[in-house]
Amino acid sequence: MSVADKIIVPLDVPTEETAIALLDQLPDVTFWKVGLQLFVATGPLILKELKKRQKKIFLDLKFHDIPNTVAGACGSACEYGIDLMTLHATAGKTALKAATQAIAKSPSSPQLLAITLLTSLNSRDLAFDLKIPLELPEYALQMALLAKDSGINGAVCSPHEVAQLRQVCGKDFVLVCPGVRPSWAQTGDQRRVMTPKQALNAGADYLVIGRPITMADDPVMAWNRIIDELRS
Ligand SMILES: O=C(O)c1cc(=O)[nH]c(=O)n1[C@@H]1O[C@H](COP(=O)(O)O)[C@@H](O)[C@H]1O
Repeated sequence: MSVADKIIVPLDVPTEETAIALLDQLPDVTFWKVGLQLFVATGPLILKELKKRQKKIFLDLKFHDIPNTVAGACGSACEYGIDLMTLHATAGKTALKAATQAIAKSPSSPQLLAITLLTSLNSRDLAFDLKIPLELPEYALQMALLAKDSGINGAVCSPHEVAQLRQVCGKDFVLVCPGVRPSWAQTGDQRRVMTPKQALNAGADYLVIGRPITMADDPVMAWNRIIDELRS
């Protein structure tokens, strides 16, 4: 797999037109993510467009509900012929297993990823706001293990935890890292960040890099700069 194929670019934009403009502008991107903002706005239309262009699709709706609802949502999402999808590990073991079973029943089988701890949260948030009495790396690891034991294919974690998750969960567990920022980009609301090169070296299978590319004055130049830095 080339380095470019390991970068997933989120279409975090408000309308189908803006999304299509980005697809036209960045033909070298092979893997796109559709998240809550665009899916709520366009529904499956944007997924059809991506299929038409033979792109890989990460449908990131981060399901978090009771087992019956999560399983139903996963089953419905399979109809779109997507490659990756997300749910929260904190939905619990029964919901994670129900999701796995729903996917197994469907003719197309996307890989399911569990969110361990959002990359916008830091240790302080975990301890003081969420009242979780574990160190952050330990908490992320426990969420990944819960997902793995429930039959989930992989996890979303920050680059800070990816080396440990790789070591404990093994080479076949798919690890996807958002919270990735080139040294020249702003971090925005991300709290646990590393550069693309650091994140891949630490063991990530895929990186999710959004605003440093999509909100750049020149998205093509930003994309090329990231690829060059990764190849150098
Ligand atoms: O599931 C995700 O993709 C995700 C999980 C997470 O913990 N943090 C996180 O930022 N994301 C998503 O990754 C993308 C990051 O975008 P940028 O911060 O613009 O690079 C957004 O679409 C987020 O919804």
